[in-house]
Amino acid sequence: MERPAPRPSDAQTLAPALAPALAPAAAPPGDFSLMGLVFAQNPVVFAAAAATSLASGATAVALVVLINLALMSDGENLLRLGLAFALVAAVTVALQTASGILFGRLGQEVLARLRARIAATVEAAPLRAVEQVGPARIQALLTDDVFTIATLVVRLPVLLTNAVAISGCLGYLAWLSPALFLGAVGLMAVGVGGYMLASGRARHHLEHAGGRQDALFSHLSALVSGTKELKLNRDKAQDFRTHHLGATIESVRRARTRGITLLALGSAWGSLIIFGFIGLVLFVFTGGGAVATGYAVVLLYLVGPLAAVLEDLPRLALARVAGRRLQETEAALAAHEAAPAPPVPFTGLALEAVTHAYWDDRTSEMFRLGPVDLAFRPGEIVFLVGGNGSGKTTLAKLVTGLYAPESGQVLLNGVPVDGAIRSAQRGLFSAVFGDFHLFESLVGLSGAPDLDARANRLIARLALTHKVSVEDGRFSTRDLSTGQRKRLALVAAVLEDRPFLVFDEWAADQDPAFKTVFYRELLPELKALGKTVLVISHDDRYFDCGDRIVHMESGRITADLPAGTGRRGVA
Ligand SMILES: Nc1ncnc2c1ncn2[C@@H]1O[C@H](COP(=O)(O)OP(=O)(O)OP(=O)(O)O)[C@@H](O)[C@H]1O
Repeated sequence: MERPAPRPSDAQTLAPALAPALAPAAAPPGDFSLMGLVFAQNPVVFAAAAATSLASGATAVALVVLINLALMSDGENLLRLGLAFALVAAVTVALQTASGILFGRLGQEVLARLRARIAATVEAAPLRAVEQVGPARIQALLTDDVFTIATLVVRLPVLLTNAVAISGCLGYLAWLSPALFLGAVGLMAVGVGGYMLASGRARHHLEHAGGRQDALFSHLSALVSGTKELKLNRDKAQDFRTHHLGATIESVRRARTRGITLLALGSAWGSLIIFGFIGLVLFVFTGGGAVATGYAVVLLYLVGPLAAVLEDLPRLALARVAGRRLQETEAALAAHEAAPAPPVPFTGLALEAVTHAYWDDRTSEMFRLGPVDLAFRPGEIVFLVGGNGSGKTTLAKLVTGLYAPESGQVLLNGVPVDGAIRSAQRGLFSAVFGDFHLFESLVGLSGAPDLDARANRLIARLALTHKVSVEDGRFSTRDLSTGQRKRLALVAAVLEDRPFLVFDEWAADQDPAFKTVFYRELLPELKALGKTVLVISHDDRYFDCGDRIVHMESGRITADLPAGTGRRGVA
C-alpha cells in the first residue's frame, strides 16, 4: 500500500518514542529543570529546607575550622573552643534534622502532586492523545518515574549540605594555602570532567531503559489480563515468559546496569583523583609535620562530602531521565481540551464531510474514515451497522465529540463545534462502548434524588436483583459476568439522563430475553422520553426498532435509510 502523505491524526501526538513529528511541541530535553519542578511544588517548604541545608553545610565547615584551631591551640583557648564546638555541633545536628524532615515532607508532596498532575493532564488531554501515549507509559510514569524523582528530593538536603561543606572547606583551604587551593580545584575539575564524560554515556543507556520500561509495563499488564490464555497453553506461557516479558525485563536490566556501571566508574574516577591529591599533598609536598596536620584535617573532611556527592550524582542522573520522560509525556498530552461546559439543550447534531485517519506504524497502513455526512434529530433511534473494522466505533467517537474531526465540521444545534462547544457536545452523551469501564459506584450522580431506588428498579428490569443492588450510590459487587456488567453499565448510562445515548454492540453479550428487553422495551421508552439513541448493532432481527439504519463499509457510509426499507441483513 502506498504510504499516504498527510498524517494529521498522528501528528497531534507524541514525544520521541512515539512520533518524532511532534518534536516542536515538546520542550527540548535540556529544558527540564528538576529544581524548578521541586521548587514549584511548595516554594515555602523548599526555601526553608534549602536554607537549613545550606546553613548546616556552613556550620559543618565551622566545625572543621574549630577542630583545626583546637589542634593548633597551645591549650589556653581550649575551653572556649570546646564550648563553641559544642554549640556549633548542636546547631549542625538540629539544622540537619530539620532539613531532613522538611525535604522528606517535600519528597512526599512531590510524589503526591506529580501523581495528581499527571492524572489531571491525562484527564484533560484529548482521547486520541491518551490512546497514543498508551496505558503502559502512563502507569510507568505514575509509579516508577515519579518515585525516582521523589527519592532524589529526599536526598537533596545531603547534597546541598555537602555542596556547601565542600565550598567552605575549599575556601578555608584557600586561606590556609592559595597554591594548595588552586591544585585542589584543578584536580577536582579533572575529576568532574571524567565524571561528566561517563555520565553523558550513562544517560543514553538510562533513557533507553526508560523506553524499554514502558514495554515492560505493557507486558506486566498482559501477564495479569492474559492469565487465562497463558494458563491454558504452556507453550504460549513459556514463549511469553521467555521471549516477551523475560526479554524485556532483561533489556531493562542490561541498559540500567550499563548506565549505573558507567556512573559508578565516573564516581570512582572522581574518588581516585581526590585520594591522589590528598596523598600528594600530605606525603610529597608538605613533608609531614604540623602544617600537614592542618591540611590533613581539611582534606580528610573534604573526602566525606565529595564521596557523598559523587554517590548522589547517579541519583540525580536517574531523576533527570525520569523528569524528561515526564516532560515529554506532558508535552504529548499538552493539547488540553476545553473545560467542561454547562449543559445545552439538544436540537440537532450534524456531521459534514467529517474525516478521521489512524496511522499504524507497525503495518504502515492507514485507516481512513469519511468524508461522512450524518445528522441526528432529538428522539431518533438510529442503528449503525457494518462489518468488523468498517469504522462504526470510530464514527461513534466523532459523533460523541471524543475525537475531533481532522477535516469537515460538526454542527451542534446548527453551530459549528470547536473548543468549548466540543465539551458541550460531549456533555450531551452517555455511552456504553465495547471496552466500557464499570465504576464501583454511580460516580457523578451522588445527590441525585431517589438514586438508589431508580437504579434498583432498572436492575430489577434487567433481572440482576439476585446478584447486585445499589446502596448509597454504590454497586454491591462488580464480580459479575461480562453480560451482567454490561447491563449495569447500561443502568448507569440511563440514570445519567443525558439527551443522547450511544450503545456500541451492547446487546452482543446478552441472552435473547435481554436483547428483547433492550430493543423492544428500553429503546422505545428512551425514544418516548425524547432521547436520541445511536445503536451499533449486528442484530438485524431488531432493526425494525429503529427509525433509521446507517450502513458503513470501509470507513464510508454506504446507505442511510428509514428502518424497514431495503438492505436488511447487511451486517
Ligand atoms: N485506537 C486505534 N488506533 C489505531 N487504529 C485504530 C484504533 N481504533 C481502531 N483502529 C482502526 O480503525 C479501523 C476501524 O475500527 P473501528 O473500531 O472503528 O471499527 P468497528 O466497525 O467498530 O469494528 P468492530 O465491529 O469490530 O467493533 C480498524 O481497522 C482499526 O484497525
